[in-house]
Amino acid sequence: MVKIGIVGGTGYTGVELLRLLAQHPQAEVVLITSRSDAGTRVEDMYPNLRGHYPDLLFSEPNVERMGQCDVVFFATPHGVAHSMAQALLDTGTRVIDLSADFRLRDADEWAEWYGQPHGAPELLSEAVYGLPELVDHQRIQQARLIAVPGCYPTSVQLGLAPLLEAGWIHTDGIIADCKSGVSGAGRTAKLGSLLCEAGESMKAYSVGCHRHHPEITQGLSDVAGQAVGLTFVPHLTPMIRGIHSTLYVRLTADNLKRNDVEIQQLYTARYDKMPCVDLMPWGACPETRSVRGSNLCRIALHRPQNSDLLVILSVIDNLVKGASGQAIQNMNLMFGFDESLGLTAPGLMP
Ligand SMILES: NC(=O)C1=CN([C@@H]2O[C@H](COP(=O)(O)OP(=O)(O)OC[C@H]3O[C@@H](n4cnc5c(N)ncnc54)[C@H](OP(=O)(O)O)[C@@H]3O)[C@@H](O)[C@H]2O)C=CC1
Ligand SMILES: CC(=O)N[C@@H](CCC(=O)OP(=O)(O)O)C(=O)O
Repeated sequence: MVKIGIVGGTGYTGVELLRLLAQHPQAEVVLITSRSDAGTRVEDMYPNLRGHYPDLLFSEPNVERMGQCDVVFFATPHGVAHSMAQALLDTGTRVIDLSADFRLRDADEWAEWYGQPHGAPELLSEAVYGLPELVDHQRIQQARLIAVPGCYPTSVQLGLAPLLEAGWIHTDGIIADCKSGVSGAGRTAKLGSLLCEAGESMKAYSVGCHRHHPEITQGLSDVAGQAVGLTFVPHLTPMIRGIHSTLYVRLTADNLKRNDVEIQQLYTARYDKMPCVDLMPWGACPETRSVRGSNLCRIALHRPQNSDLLVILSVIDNLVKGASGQAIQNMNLMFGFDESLGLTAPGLMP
């Protein structure tokens, strides 16, 4: 059994880790932290977990105790993993960070987007970006420190990677029009997350200046082998979970002759035997509710009016494939298990 610690257990990604790990045959959660709820029983705070963690209480973060775990997940705000990761790695404990602390390779770029100096630049060179469908599994297996991708970056990169890798589309003028549920904003009380503010309404936010922009372009440029030009517009929608990304790209002149079957085949081959990507039939419209609670990214391809424009639809559950499920997928690879062990439950319909 893998002995697991979780820092930041009272947030939405923390409780989602607990929900998923409760069904994992090789996982034992031995420690979970919260400063404000230290001493509270996990099952008292989250009744959905009753019977699964009878002896687990939230405790104050303590690096010495965390260092007795095989792996520690950070489900904390940005900057927290910076302050504890090195000490944990020194004890031999591996770290899987759900925050953005180690996602950008450049410490100055991170400081610019996150508004604070990078707290552990010396660890950046060894951090592995944990998007298992696009990263060499051997790198994840050997990693001591995993940076779990953000939710929007997961859906956008998985939707675009095959076409960019193949070089079939223009690398500039890419548009990612993305919609998120409100749980993406976390559990901490915020005016914009109130039912009366977010319900029965939809709005764009951080247009052209969202902190996921550099993360997405870093990943897309890696797969394209050159810089990409991206317009990314996130929207808040009145649902609890889910991300729906509508991606617009243009075929290059050399590839205009490609037909629907060839383009679909490109994706089929790229995601062959990848259990956490589900490619739907050409022209389908995936629904966020179909991946609710599951670790799947569901993708479908369209070519309206048979022009040079392709539309790719990519949906995930922000808390699962966009955070905690993907974190466990990485843990599975790190500890030599099947990558989807404990993660095969289908989505919740309706
Ligand atoms: N929500 C989502 O859809 C996604 C979130 N993420 C990222 O995952 C991380 C967690 O997100 P989410 O669960 O929504 O966050 P929440 O705000 O809901 O929860 C944060 C947790 O971190 C703990 N915490 C806060 N400050 C500290 C600190 N200084 N030291 C130790 N623990 C601390 C809190 O407990 P306490 O203060 O009691 O210690 C709480 O348990 C964030 O970085 C987020 O950006 C990534 C992808 C998707
Ligand atoms: C709806 C909403 O507010 N979503 C969050 C993104 C989700 C998130 O937590 O971002 P990280 O993965 O980088 O941590 C936002 O736009 O800031």
